[in-house]
Amino acid sequence: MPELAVENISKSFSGNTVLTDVEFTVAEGEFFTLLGPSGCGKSTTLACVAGLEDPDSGTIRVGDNVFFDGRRDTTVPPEGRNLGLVFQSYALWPHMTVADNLAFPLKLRKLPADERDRRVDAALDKVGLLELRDRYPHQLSGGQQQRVALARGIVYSPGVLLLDEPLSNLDAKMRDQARAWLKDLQRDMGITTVYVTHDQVEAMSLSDRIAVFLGGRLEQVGTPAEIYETPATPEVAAFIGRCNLLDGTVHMTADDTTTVRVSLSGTDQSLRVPRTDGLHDGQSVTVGLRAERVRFTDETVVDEDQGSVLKASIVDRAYTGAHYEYRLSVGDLTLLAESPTHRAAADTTVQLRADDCLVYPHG
Ligand SMILES: Nc1ncnc2c1ncn2[C@@H]1O[C@H](COP(=O)(O)OP(=O)(O)OP(=O)(O)O)[C@@H](O)[C@H]1O
Repeated sequence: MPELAVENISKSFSGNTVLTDVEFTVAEGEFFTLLGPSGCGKSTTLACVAGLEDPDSGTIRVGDNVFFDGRRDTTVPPEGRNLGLVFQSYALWPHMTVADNLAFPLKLRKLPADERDRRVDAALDKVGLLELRDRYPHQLSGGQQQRVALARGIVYSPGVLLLDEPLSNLDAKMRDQARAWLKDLQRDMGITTVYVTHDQVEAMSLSDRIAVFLGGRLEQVGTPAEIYETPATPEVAAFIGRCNLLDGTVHMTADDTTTVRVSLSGTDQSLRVPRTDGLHDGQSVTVGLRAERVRFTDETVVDEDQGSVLKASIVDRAYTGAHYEYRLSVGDLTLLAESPTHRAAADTTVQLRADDCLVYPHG
C-alpha cells in the first residue's frame, strides 16, 4: 500500500483561515495520529483527505494517485478515493441489520451477492461480532456499535483507514479496551491509518507517529517519545502532559562548560540548564520543565553540572491515586510537581536536573 502525502494544504471558511500549509506523509502500514485541542483543524484535515472538503490549495495523494491538486483544479470525489471512514457518531443505518450496514458500501461498488456475503462475514469476524450479524443497531451496546462502524470502514479493503475520534462516545473503561483492540486490529491488518483525537493518552498509546496541530498549523511530527521528550516549541510542551514554562535570562561565564545559569523572572532564584550552541549571555529564554521531573529533595545544594535546587512552598496538593499533584510557589512563580510521596511540610526544596530542562530561546 503506498504512502499518503499531504502537501501544503490551506483552507479557510468564509475568510476565516483554519489550516495553514499543513504537510505530512503517512508511511505504508503506519498508525498516524492528528492530535490537538478542539478547533485546531484536525477534522478539517481529515475531511480534506477523505474528499468531504476541498482545500483552497496544496496537494493530496496516495502513491501516484492524485486526490487533490489545487494548481490543476483536480479533485477526486470521496467514492473514488477508496478510503475507509469512521466517525465519532457511528452513523449506522438504524433500519438495517449489522450485515446490511456492512453490505451497503459493497452494493454501491456493485459487488456480486456471494462476494458481498463473504466480505461482510470476514469483516465481522475480524471485529469479533460475527454472531451479531442479524441484529439491528439499537440491539447493540455502544462498544459493539463502534465495532460495527469499524467493520464497515474496513469491509471493502480500503487503501487508507481514516478515523475521527471513533472512541470518544465510549465510557473510560470501554475506551481502554477498545484502544487495545483497535491497535491489535490495525497491526494485524497492516492498514495505513490516520486517526484524529484531542486525547493525548490515546494518541501516545496508539500511534507510530503523532502530528501535533495548534491553531491550524502543524507544530511537530514525531514518535510519541520524541513529542514528549523533545517538544519542538513551548506550545507543544504545554499541550502534552503537564509542563511548567518559566521565563528567564541566560547568564554565561567562561567557566560554564556543560550547563549555564538562567535567572528566573518572578523570583531571585536560578536554574542550571544544558549549555547549547544557540545560547548566549543575556538571552531571554523559556524553560520547560515537566511536573514529574520536579523532585522533592532534602539537599540544599547540588553539583552545577547536574542542575539546581530551588526553595519552594507547597500551596496545594491533590491525591490522584497514582501520585500527588502539587502546586508550589517559588517567589511569584507557580511550579507544578508530581510525586508518589506525600510531603507534609509547607516549605521544601526541589531538585531540577539540567537534563530535564527544555530550553526555548526567544526570537
Ligand atoms: N463547514 C465549516 N464552516 C465554517 N467553519 C468551519 C467548518 N468546519 C470547521 N470549521 C471551523 O474550522 C475550525 C477547525 O475545525 P475542526 O473541526 O477541523 O477542528 P478540530 O480540531 O477537529 O476540533 P474538534 O476536536 O472540536 O472537532 C473551527 O474553528 C471550526 O469552527
